[in-house]
Amino acid sequence: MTSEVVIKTDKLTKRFGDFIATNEITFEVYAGEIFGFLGANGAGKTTAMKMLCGLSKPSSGNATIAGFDIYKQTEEIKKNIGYMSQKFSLYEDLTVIENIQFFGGIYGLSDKQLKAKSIELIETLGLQSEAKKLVASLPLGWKQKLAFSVAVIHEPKIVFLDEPTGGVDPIVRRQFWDLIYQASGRGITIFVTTHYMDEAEYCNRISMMVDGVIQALDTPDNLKRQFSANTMDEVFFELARGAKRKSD
Ligand SMILES: Nc1ncnc2c1ncn2[C@@H]1O[C@H](COP(=O)(O)OP(=O)(O)OP(=O)(O)O)[C@@H](O)[C@H]1O
Repeated sequence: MTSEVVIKTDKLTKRFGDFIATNEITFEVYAGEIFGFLGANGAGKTTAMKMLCGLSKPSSGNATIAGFDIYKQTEEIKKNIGYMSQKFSLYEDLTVIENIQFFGGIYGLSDKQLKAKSIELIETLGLQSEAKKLVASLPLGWKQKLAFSVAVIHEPKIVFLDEPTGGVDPIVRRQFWDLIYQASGRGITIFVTTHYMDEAEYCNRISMMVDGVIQALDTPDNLKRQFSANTMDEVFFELARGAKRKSD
């Protein structure tokens, strides 16, 4: 992790009519940092992430991603980020290798780079005997690891992960986090939302959002101290119990 700021927001706000989904959020994220973006259901995490990825225009406030302005430079932002979500990641009806080549192509890799990366990635993940199988046939944990590897195939400055490990057990999640640590070690910044508090413990810093507002932002240890809690679960409960919003 370095002191280079790669995400900077200033009072970033998104309104839907009279409803304020994300309310004046201000924070900075550093290069190579693993930044956990936590909050109860409906807190406004996905809304904020969409703005940061250049997919949705803010109502007010400012932000830069890898130094690019989220109002005026969305194309540059898209070239410098990777994105993975629980809802959309891979094509189930394509094989492992076809997915790697498809997304590598979208992310702008040349044919030569694609060939080298495909071999490297399949080897690193130990997917040699699955390379020509349909992604639909893989266990969920493998799909998630593959989806993450594909999201960073172009070595972006930042990767956004929206609940990347939903539905798998803590051991499989831990294996996924090994990949996150490796990427962070290469200087890729990780911006991750999760509902799992074991994962929150793995982050360098965490922001906790409640009803559209960032209520706390610090390292897991400092947050536990601040809330006199033994676990991140307790911190989360303390903050989220006042939440008024419910899940959709
Ligand atoms: N297009 C939209 N129009 C109106 N309201 C919206 C829209 N998108 C999101 N919202 C509302 O904004 C609030 C924040 O939603 P968001 O999906 O950002 O929450 P979240 O923190 O990602 O929640 P979850 O953990 O359940 O995914 C919710 O109350 C949601 O209903």
